[in-house]
Amino acid sequence: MADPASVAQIIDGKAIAKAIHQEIAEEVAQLKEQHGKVPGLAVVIVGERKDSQTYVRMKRKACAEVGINSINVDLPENISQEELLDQVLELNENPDVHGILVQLPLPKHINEEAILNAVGLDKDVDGFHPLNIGKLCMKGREPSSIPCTPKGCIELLKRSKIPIEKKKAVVVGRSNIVGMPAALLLMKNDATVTVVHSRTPEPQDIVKEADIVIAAAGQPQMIKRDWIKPGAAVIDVGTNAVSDPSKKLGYRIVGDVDFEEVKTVAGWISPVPGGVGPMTIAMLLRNTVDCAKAAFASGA
Ligand SMILES: Nc1nc(=O)c2c([nH]1)NC[C@@H]1CN(c3ccc(C(=O)N[C@@H](CCC(=O)O)C(=O)O)cc3)C=[N+]21
Repeated sequence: MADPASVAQIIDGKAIAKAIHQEIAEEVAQLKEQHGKVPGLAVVIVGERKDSQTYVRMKRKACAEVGINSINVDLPENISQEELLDQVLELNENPDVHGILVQLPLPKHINEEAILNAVGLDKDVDGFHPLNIGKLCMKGREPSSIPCTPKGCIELLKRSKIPIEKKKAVVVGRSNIVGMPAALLLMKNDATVTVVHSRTPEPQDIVKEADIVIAAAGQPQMIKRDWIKPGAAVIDVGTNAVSDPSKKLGYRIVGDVDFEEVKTVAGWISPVPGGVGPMTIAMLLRNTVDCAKAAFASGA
């Protein structure tokens, strides 16, 4: 039985991300010395969604902090599919651009799949190109980039010295950008993986077996104390805005995990904010530097 007074170790994603930023800044400085140039990341945003603008601002600021050249491409909401495609193709050809991030979601009239398909494989720092996702699914194949959020989850586990090999992992959610790749990465790291989702009967019974839980369902605070095996590691990917009149903005961000409840039973838990979110950005910088290194090595 769990000690009712026990409290999980908090996984400080903000501090871990900061340490990674430091490592990356050193690598960028080295690259500059060796090659006379720095990695470049094109951050493309279409339209004026407030949340997207906030995330994009954070990404561009993080680039600046570590010495990555951020190429800002701000496009109007009413841009045509063809014009956006041309912009991406132009960035593919630009030798100063080593990574291209097209902020999602795109406006409804744009075919998202066609745009993600157009991002050059070698510059796909989001890891969203179908060929990179295909390689992620296959043994013995290496995608040029791995999606940032699930990669950040694995990095949180590894840097917290939480063992993955031979453990039972349960992923809650099956999205293309988090749940599915998170399950594949856990499997690659020799966990035994189960995915539960909105059509799974009694998901709590399955989650309760897990040594590692990755919560990526997009449901505010759905994972409660009695879902969690005592001592389990819980990584919360949720970023749900819930109304809170006491806040300046009228809302606050909560995860998919009921933090206050679950921290009394889990062994480790990542908070929201301050957990996976900052790691997503750190992994974007990581992928950008890795793409630039590959480009520099090939003589570009
Ligand atoms: N092409 C593409 N790539 C993405 O990686 C991508 C995207 N589109 N669209 C939207 C989602 C969302 N996302 C987040 C990044 C950082 C935080 C983050 O740092 N959050 C802070 C809190 C920020 C706040 O206070 O609002 C934290 O959790 O501590 C959250 C969410 C990247 N996404």
